[in-house]
Amino acid sequence: MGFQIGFKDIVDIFLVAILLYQTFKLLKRTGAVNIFIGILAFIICWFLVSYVFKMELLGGIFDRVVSVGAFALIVLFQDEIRRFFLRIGSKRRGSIFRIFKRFFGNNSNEKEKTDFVLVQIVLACRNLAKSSTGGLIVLTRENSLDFYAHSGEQINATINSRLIENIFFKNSPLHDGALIVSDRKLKAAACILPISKNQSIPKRMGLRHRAALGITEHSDAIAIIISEETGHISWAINGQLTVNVKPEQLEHFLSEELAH
Ligand SMILES: Nc1ncnc2c1ncn2[C@@H]1O[C@H](COP(=O)(O)OP(=O)(O)OP(=O)(O)O)[C@@H](O)[C@H]1O
Repeated sequence: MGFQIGFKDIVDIFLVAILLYQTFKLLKRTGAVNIFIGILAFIICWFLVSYVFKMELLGGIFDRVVSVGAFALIVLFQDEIRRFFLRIGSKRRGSIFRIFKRFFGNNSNEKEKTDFVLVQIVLACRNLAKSSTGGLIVLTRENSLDFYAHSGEQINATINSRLIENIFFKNSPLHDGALIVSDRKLKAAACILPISKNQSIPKRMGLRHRAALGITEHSDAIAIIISEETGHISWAINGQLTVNVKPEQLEHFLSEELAH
């Protein structure tokens, strides 16, 4: 029995390779990559046992396992699947309107407003870092963070550096948890974020950094962390952490990422 490989099969293999690579990348970010490698190893064993060596007894057991595999995968990857659908489902409506506005709206006015907001946020971060006051600020982009905002106290206030510093002041009732910024407003404080399970985060980093990473794994938001322990400013985006940045670097990064 010989194999015949045509153009369609090559495209097929190519698409599967891309799919596997993207899945691997996604799982690597969330720390579930070892499970993925385990599943791949199992599939290779199953293929060898059932189709190459044709071992009937062991092959029969493996076949049974594979037949319930879809359910097992749903259980194993429930967090990742939930995150995937949440991310798709929480895309804000009106994106086309926003793109239209970006091209035809009053851009300089919009830019001025965004710049003002960024300056206030960076100023607050600078002052919090100076006084080693812990803080966690999440900036909403396309994905709605309403679900997380509702876990905290609703503020809906105009952004102002003093107000941000006040929120994170140690004796303030709102200092624990994250501050969520959305539509150029301080939307909610003391919000509870999902904690990242990424195992490559240094052990010295605690829940504040893990919560920042967690929200950026679940959404396209940007999280800024001010460490109470070191006074360092860090940012997280797409499940990646950049630590100990200067306020000027933060301002540059934010204005690049939130340009529109
Ligand atoms: N799930 C969560 N969502 C939002 N904020 C959280 C969450 N869990 C913990 N935090 C915040 O993190 C604080 C605890 O920070 P912890 O010392 O564990 O973190 P850290 O990363 O080591 O930060 P630091 O360098 O500031 O000490 C809590 O007081 C709370 O404000």
